Amino acid sequence: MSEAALTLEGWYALHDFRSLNWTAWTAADDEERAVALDELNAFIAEWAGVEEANLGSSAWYSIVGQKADFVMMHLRESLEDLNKLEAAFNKTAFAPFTTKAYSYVSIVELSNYNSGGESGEDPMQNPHIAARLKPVLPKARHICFYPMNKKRELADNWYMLDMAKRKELMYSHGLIGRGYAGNVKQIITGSVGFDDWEWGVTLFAEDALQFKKLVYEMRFDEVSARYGEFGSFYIGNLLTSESFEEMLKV
Ligand code: VOV
Repeated sequence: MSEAALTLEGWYALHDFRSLNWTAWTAADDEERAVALDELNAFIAEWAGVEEANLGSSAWYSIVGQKADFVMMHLRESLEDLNKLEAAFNKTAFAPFTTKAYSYVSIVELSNYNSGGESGEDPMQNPHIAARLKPVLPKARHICFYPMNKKRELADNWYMLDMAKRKELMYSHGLIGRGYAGNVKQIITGSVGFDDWEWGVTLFAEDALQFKKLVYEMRFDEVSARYGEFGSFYIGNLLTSESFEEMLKV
């Protein structure tokens, strides 16, 4: 059996994609719409306190295209916390104007491909590692999310490669990624046992074109070219209460 990579886990993640029920929204009267937006804004206002207390982080983005209208991405200490957040949104007067489009459950993950990990120290005492496992979502102008697997086919089975080979391949992957430092921030979340794919990839950037450049360049790298399998891509724009209200103005 090949040696499993050691992983470190941080906050649990929920990507909660919703669509707007425009028929219901435009049929509602001004009063109903105002109450719905007030309750939505109160729900969103809670996020800042959670972030200040270092108990999690949230961000929301509109989604371009027809797969969803917006996504709320939440990082929290536990699956129970994520469940409570989902329920809290569902209880707002805004929720009946939305439908569920897609969701993804995972946990922020770092693996030991690029580090020794043998020092015996508690990795959470390393501020650099702690900040990567419990990151404040960057509120960049754009988000890109997609789930992915590493292939398990007879000729190309990631899970049957020995550790040294996987380390070598991941080193090359990391080198490409580092070329985008300052332009794209990645948060890799593991979802084996949690959701339908093995990882969620969430990218943040001020310039959406950098997503295309990075993902395209990685397609030529062996880890992605030979072993990567990808789900649907979601791309969007940072929301604020003001920009969301503007989008909903009828
Ligand atoms: C923004 C750039 C960027 C950078 C710097 C970067 C670097 C790194 C490093 C150093 C490591 C390994 C250690 C760790 O940190 O876990 C990883 C790990 C991982 N990556 Fe990555 N990745 C990036 C970006 C990046 C992208 C765009 C993708 C999607 C691939 C594509 O083709 O669309 C991706 C995927 C992953 C995955 C699924 C893992 C876990 C693999 C596993 O088998 O465990 N990643 N990644």
